[in-house]
Amino acid sequence: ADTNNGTVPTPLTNYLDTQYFGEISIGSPAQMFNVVFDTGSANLWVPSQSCSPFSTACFTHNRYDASKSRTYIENGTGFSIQYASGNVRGFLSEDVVVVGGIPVVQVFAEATALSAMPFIFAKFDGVLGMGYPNAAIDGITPVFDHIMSQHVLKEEVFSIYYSRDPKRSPGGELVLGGTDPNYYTGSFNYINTRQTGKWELTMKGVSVGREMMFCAEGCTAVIDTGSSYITGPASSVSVLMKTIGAQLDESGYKVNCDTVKTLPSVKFLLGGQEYSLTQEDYILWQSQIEGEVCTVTFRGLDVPPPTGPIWILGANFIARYYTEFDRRNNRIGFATAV
Ligand SMILES: COCCCC[C@@](O)(c1ccccc1-c1ccccc1)[C@@H]1CCCN(C(=O)[C@H]2C[C@@H](N)[C@@H](O)C2)C1
Repeated sequence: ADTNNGTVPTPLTNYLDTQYFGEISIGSPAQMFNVVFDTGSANLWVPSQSCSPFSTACFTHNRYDASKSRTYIENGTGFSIQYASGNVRGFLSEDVVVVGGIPVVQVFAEATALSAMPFIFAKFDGVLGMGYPNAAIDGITPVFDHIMSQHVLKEEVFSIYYSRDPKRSPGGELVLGGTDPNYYTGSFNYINTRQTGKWELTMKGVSVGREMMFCAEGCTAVIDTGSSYITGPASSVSVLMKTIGAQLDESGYKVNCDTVKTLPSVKFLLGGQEYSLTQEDYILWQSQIEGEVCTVTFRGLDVPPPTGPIWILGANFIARYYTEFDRRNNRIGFATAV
């Protein structure tokens, strides 16, 4: 592929509009892995060849084999990371990691234990954190920071496109060092991050239809490429769901599919602009055995203070608004995705 400003775009796979991931390599010769590029975390981990045979989630994914890499550097420090649901334990290793055609010598974690939930459902192997260094466990320098220090990027930014339609190819795209005009229209609107060190913004309100219902006093919005959905404080989301007539069942909020066209838009007020999601942006239509099921891609999640209360804007938001993450100016840019 042609290299513009020293990098090649990384095509992403879109699995059912809920999991987006792309390929990287680790080791020499290259061992390939599918990873989620996750702005909500800052470490790289992949399953390890030495994972326990009882860890099903480990065994059903590609595993890194240090003994097969001539550039492997031993470390061995313990590692564990806890997600909103699911946890990963293992140890640190170092090797050549290639992302978007750029090689870096990277400390990463070999996962020897992956919680079955939710990783048995993962169509990807691991996670590549695109967050800031101070969010990195064990003080490990993140991949993008190593890339920036090589001064090969035209700009110290990375951009993410997530397709909305699983059948559309590519399912998405990561660009290191710039943006891809093929996937957005119009100009970018930039908002400074709240405090350098996290990909989060101050949000000024959440409106349903024309009425501002939440966050009128201001709140935090995390722009998280590693989240499938939008999450908000459980109380706010439950009021929002009641407003649109959604019922909560064991796998999330559902609406009756033939009411979908009457649902109101939900608008997020960021940096003086309203970012609107229409019902087609926030409803996931799935044809299942019992017929059409319409899932609302909002979840309640209470994050305790001081971090919370927060709203997390994930893949369904990014699919509508092409997102540029700017490390040089500590800001996030949104443009209308095409
Ligand atoms: C857009 O593609 C998203 C990938 C799917 C994310 C996810 O839906 C998932 C689904 C199935 C199997 C594993 C995982 C998954 C689990 C952990 C890490 C990465 C992916 C996560 C489910 C649990 C809540 N959640 C997060 O906390 C995420 C929030 C994020 N910041 C991460 O750190 C963890 C999202």
